[in-house]
Amino acid sequence: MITVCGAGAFGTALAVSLAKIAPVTLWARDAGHAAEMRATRENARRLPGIDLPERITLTSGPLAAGRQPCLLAIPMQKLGGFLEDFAAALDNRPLVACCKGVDLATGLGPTALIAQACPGSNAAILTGPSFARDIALGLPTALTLACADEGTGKALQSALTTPNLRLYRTTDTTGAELGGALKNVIAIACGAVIGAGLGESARAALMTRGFAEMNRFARALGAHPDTLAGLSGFGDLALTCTSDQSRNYRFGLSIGEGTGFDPAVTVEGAATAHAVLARATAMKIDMPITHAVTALVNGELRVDQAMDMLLSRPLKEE
Ligand SMILES: NC(=O)C1=CN([C@@H]2O[C@H](COP(=O)(O)OP(=O)(O)OC[C@H]3O[C@@H](n4cnc5c(N)ncnc54)[C@H](OP(=O)(O)O)[C@@H]3O)[C@@H](O)[C@H]2O)C=CC1
Ligand SMILES: O=C(CO)COP(=O)(O)O
Repeated sequence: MITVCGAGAFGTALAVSLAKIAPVTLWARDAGHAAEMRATRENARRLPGIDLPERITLTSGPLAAGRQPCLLAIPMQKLGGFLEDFAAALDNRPLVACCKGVDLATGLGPTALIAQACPGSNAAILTGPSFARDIALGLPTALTLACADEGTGKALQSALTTPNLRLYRTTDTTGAELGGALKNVIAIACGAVIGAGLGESARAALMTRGFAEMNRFARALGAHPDTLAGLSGFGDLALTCTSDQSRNYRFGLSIGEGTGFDPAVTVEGAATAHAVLARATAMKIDMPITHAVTALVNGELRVDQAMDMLLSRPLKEE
């Protein structure tokens, strides 16, 4: 039995794919939402049009303790509160974060937050290029499963691989989670330049220099460069910066176009940009694109001004 906490688009998609290999419990925070999904066998609020197999049990309320893996598909800025509320039931089992970002309140990534709240658990992260709908439709997907404890990582890799979800393994949790967090910031920048009509060449420049910036920050925090070059870094950057299925990219588009954006949509890159910039400033790491994105999100700069700021920096070696 695998438990997935968080009945958003991603948690639901993972539950649908995992149900091909094991019984799954999908936990929603709202009892009404769980009841609705139980009755209709569909998550109409977050992932409409996808049938929920009978092998998925829909629950809400208290979580049962246990030894089986639990996936946490909770938005990054809500993960700390969720862990506080449910630490007793979650501790002492493998916990797999399925979120992308850096916690604004603490500056920590998902596995560090888990380790703090549930010290008896082996924290892992599942991340990489995948849109929830693709996974739920059974389309081929490859992700990174990172766990500092190699034995737990191997067990999770084999327990969570499904016919359409191929997992690669690493012990570099820092690299895996920073790749997923930082690519969202760059995706906002890419959406903004496309929305403002600044062209595909500008997007390619941002993706490339964004990747350099991701590497600079992640390596300073101890990540392995190979991890950043893999699915959770380069792979997810390529997907998120080029597809309007991405909410971060669409948020950037709305900034560039000067149109509104629904604040209820999960956009992890905005808070992450602020958290990363604070850490980078303290550590004297140069993060010009992240800096520009925070200024855009705060409404302090327009896209053309942000681009001028990036283009007029002192010339340097690549
Ligand atoms: N969607 C995608 O394609 C992918 C998403 N991800 C990552 O997955 C994570 C979740 O995103 P996604 O599922 O898409 O987001 P959604 O916006 O679809 O859903 C968010 C879910 O989190 C729940 N939630 C919100 N606040 C809390 C809380 N305080 N406690 C418990 N549950 C809460 C929401 O509940 P409610 O409905 O009641 O508000 C909802 O079920 C993000 O970090 C994202 O980056 C990763 C890869 C792909
Ligand atoms: O992380 C994702 C794809 O890998 C989903 O991206 P968004 O959160 O921008 O929709």
